[in-house]
Amino acid sequence: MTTIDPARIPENLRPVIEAMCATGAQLSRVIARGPLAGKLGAGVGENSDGDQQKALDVMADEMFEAALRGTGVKYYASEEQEDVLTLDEGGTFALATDPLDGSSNIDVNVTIGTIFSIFPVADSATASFLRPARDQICAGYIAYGPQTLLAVTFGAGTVLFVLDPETGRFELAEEKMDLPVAAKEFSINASNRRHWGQAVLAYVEENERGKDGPKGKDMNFRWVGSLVAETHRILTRGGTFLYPSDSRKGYENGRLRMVYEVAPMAYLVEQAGGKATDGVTPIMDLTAEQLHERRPFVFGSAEEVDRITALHC
Ligand SMILES: O=P(O)(O)OC[C@H]1O[C@](O)(COP(=O)(O)O)[C@@H](O)[C@@H]1O
Ligand SMILES: [Mg+2]
Ligand SMILES: [Mg+2]
Repeated sequence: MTTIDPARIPENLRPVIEAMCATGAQLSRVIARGPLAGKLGAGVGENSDGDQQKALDVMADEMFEAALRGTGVKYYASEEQEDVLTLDEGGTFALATDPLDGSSNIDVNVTIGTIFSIFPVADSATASFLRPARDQICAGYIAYGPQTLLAVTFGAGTVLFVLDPETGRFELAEEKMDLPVAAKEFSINASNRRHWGQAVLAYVEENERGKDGPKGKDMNFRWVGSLVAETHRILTRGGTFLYPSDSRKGYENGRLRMVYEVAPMAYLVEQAGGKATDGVTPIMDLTAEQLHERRPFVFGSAEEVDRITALHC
């Protein structure tokens, strides 16, 4: 039995996407059991970036790595592993993943997710990932929330599937997601306000002034702390997300990782009609120089992202 309709997946990627979906469905069952499945949010170590690893981060990474063996993935890069792993010598794909995004929300029953990005293999492991984001041939996220969802693109729009818990299959929910051009909401971790640069501060102040400011309309504010949840909300009803660079040590390039957080979300957003930049330059035109590097990330409704770019220039 397959967990997703193979007819909706390009033929060469079917085993890879099937492995991602089957593992996502399995992980969704573990997450739904919460404390009954063990101490999923307990700290168990540190990843290469110095972030604390939770038990579920490590479990998710091990599950995806094991499931992707024999599916055509030659190189596997993960937030939870310092170096690229070779899974299948004869494979033709390089897959990068944030196996568990939003780890701070594990213990509080708020949406978390898995993000992935696929490139065709290049001459070496690093060359397969350190290349323009536009070289991606697939990107997706699985959101583990009230519903388990898969949003995926193969370069012809962003398609949404929902997991039917009764059958364990991902069923089509939306053929082509359409990110609204205008926004009524924005998202940024406001506790970092004193560290922001001028452009970001100006944008947030415009939003705060609402109807009485240059925008002429009120803007609502949201911050979940899970990139997957935030992206899904914005893809569904519009909005903007900013994790900019700021003056804190270690945040010169923001917080989010280019290869397995920023690039795949940018691809999904563009394919749904939205925009994604580092504040100025489209993410899809940028090339990662290191596997775990961070990038400032701004994305969402086209009108708003354009306004943020104008404030940066
Ligand atoms: O805690 P902050 O600074 O608000 O950062 C929140 C961001 O960090 C992340 O949790 C990072 O992801 P991980 O949980 O995979 O490390 C994003 O999902 C989220 O957007
Ligand atoms: Mg993450
Ligand atoms: Mg993570």
